[in-house]
Amino acid sequence: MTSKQANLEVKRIVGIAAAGEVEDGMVVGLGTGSTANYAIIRIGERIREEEIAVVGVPTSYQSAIRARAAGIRVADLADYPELDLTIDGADQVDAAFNVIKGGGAAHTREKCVADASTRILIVVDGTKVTDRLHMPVPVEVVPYAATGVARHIGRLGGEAVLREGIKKDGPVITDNGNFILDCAFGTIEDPAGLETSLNTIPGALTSGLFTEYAEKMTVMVGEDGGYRILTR
Ligand SMILES: O=C[C@H](O)[C@H](O)[C@H](O)COP(=O)(O)O
Repeated sequence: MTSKQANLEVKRIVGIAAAGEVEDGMVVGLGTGSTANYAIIRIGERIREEEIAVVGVPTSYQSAIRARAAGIRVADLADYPELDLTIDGADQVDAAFNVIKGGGAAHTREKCVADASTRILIVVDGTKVTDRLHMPVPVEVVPYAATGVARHIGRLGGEAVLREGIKKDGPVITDNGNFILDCAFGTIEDPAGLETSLNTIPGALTSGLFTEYAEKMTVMVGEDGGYRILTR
């Protein structure tokens, strides 16, 4: 097995475990990415096997497509402004449960859904757990303001790089029609303060820093053929 296959297997195991937390009658936020996808598939299987009623609120076109394919009834956040549970992946999680998301450019809708949820299950492999956040923070920006936002990021001590596509020439366009700036700050000493600063930049829609949800968050870390619950 290659290391990539092994990593996907860890994501599969923890994604399936998270889907086990879904109960009959729940409205569930469906995160985006390779780990959340495994949870979506398993929720669909449970709906068929156990005849439970579950409504899914997707966080992206990807999770909406996956959810429909899995047989999950899909609804909008506008239909269900309060959710019982959200299952989502992350790119980095620190010891205080501050999180960086948006590796797949989905963090704006993910943050809206996380905010609306009573509980959040974050599902990650062990490589994403760190003492201090240090990876670049994705910031979704209105295209008109991208240059100005990048200058603000510089004043905050960061370096912003416009994310460009792998299978598309030019900038990545989010599900909301915007650009992504990946903003490197080195080790982030004050995640909550940085999130607040990023929130005040004109034209910056949402940063991938999630610092306000630790109280309602459970972090499941896949490893060694199983998973563990991270403690703060
Ligand atoms: O924008 C994408 C999301 O925040 C993902 O949940 C995050 O990037 C983790 O993705 P994956 O589970 O594929 O590693």
